[in-house]
Amino acid sequence: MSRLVVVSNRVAVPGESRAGGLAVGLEAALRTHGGLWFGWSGKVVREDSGRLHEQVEGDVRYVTMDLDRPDHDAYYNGFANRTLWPLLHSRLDLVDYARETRAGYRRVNALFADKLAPLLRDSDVLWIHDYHLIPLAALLRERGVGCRIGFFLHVPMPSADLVSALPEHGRLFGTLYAYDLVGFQTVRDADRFRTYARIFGGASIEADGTVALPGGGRVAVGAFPIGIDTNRIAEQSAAAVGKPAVRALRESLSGRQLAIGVDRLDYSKGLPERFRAFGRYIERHPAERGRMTFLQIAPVSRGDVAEYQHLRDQLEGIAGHINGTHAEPDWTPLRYVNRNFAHATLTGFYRMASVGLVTPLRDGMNLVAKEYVAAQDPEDPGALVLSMLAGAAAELDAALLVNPYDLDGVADAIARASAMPLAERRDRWESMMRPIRGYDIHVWCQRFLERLGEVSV
Ligand SMILES: O=P(O)(O)OC[C@H]1O[C@H](O[C@H]2O[C@H](CO)[C@@H](O)[C@H](O)[C@H]2O)[C@H](O)[C@@H](O)[C@@H]1O
Ligand SMILES: O=c1ccn([C@@H]2O[C@H](COP(=O)(O)OP(=O)(O)O)[C@@H](O)[C@H]2O)c(=O)[nH]1
Repeated sequence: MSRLVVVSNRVAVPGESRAGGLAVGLEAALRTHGGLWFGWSGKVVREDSGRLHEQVEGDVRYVTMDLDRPDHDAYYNGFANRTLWPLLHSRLDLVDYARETRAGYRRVNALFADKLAPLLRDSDVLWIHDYHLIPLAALLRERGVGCRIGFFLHVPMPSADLVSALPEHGRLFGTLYAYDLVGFQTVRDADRFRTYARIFGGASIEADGTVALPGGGRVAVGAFPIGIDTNRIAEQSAAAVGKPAVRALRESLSGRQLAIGVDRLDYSKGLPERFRAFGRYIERHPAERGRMTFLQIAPVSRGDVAEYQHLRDQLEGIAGHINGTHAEPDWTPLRYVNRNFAHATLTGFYRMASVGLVTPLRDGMNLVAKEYVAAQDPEDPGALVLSMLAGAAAELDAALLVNPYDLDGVADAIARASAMPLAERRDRWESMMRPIRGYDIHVWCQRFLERLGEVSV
């Protein structure tokens, strides 16, 4: 059997817990498969990017690479998170383009290729992840790497018109044609990529969706919605009831209902809109006043990037305003916590919450939506309010789907979720659990790798 080599910017090395769906998902996939996981070490060093660290646990070998400050600033804080991230989340207003950071992104991708190429064998199957590493396959091919290479984009693929706003977009997005298989979260993302390849790459699309390029190259394309470790989350959440943090939260509620949101502090997650919608819920449903507490967990993310600092300031203002306007001496409507929690604790929080609030403005998938559902008590499940603009909405259409920009609509969905009869909650929960059980993280991994194995190279 071929060895699996996974490459991603973020690596969940043993002992490190960091929020982010990619790391959570790949950790589960590699635990079952074994293989090599290569990526950034998470360390920014004084000088000389490229020092490698190695660690082995079970069947997984982790090789990670340090980056120095200029490389990290240009590649991660710069081009990846100030240019590509907003572009791919349809926030052209936030795109900051600079030739310097673009050069840094390419330089760091070339460094990944230099360090990784010697570790590879022709019999390996290589799986590269996300927008940080789009050109990596092309750079590895230049270094003589001949194994099968697949790519998975965890974030949305926007329309060709939007992508074309990026200067010299073809030089970057054209490197996707160096992969044998390119995977997306949803059918619509995959279709948008095909349209892009048709318009800007002169490609034709074959009956099975493969992109055929004028020069003779072919790229298989598919939708592989990422899943969660469903059984593990269900077990963890049932066991979490006795955890001190979970018990303390329950006691602090004094019998009130809990609504929960869990997101990295990121502008794509629609947190200002969600906070305002919760304020609107209190105003539009006065009879419910004081019956629900909303807990928003939002660990700080990409804190060196200006837009993220601004968001943090903005949220502090809105949270203060909502509590200042609506709180009572014995009720704080909104609890806003900037801490990262261990997965096992989070699942206990999810299970306690009768309402899950997942309202991103744009999201590749959103694993929290699936985790919230999987963590529920099947006898008395909570209700999920879910943005129709999250990738997860394609599978979880039995959630209360909302447009996150429609604050009154979100407010009314919160009221409906909190009053939903048990029979309806059970029906909706069963419907949502079908794809969550049937297409879990193991199936996701298996389907992608099967497809990559079938592609003729
Ligand atoms: O690595 P960070 O900069 O700290 O950010 C965390 C991750 O955020 C993004 O996650 C995406 O992947 C999830 C799993 O497929 C998906 O559910 C979510 O919608 C995406 O936003 C990012 O794409 C990852 O690369 C980051 O590691
Ligand atoms: O305090 C926290 C907050 C989030 N997460 C995890 O981070 C992931 C977030 O993934 P999602 O796909 O929802 O969004 P992303 O952050 O990747 O954009 C989920 O598995 C969460 O359980 C966590 O472990 N601790």
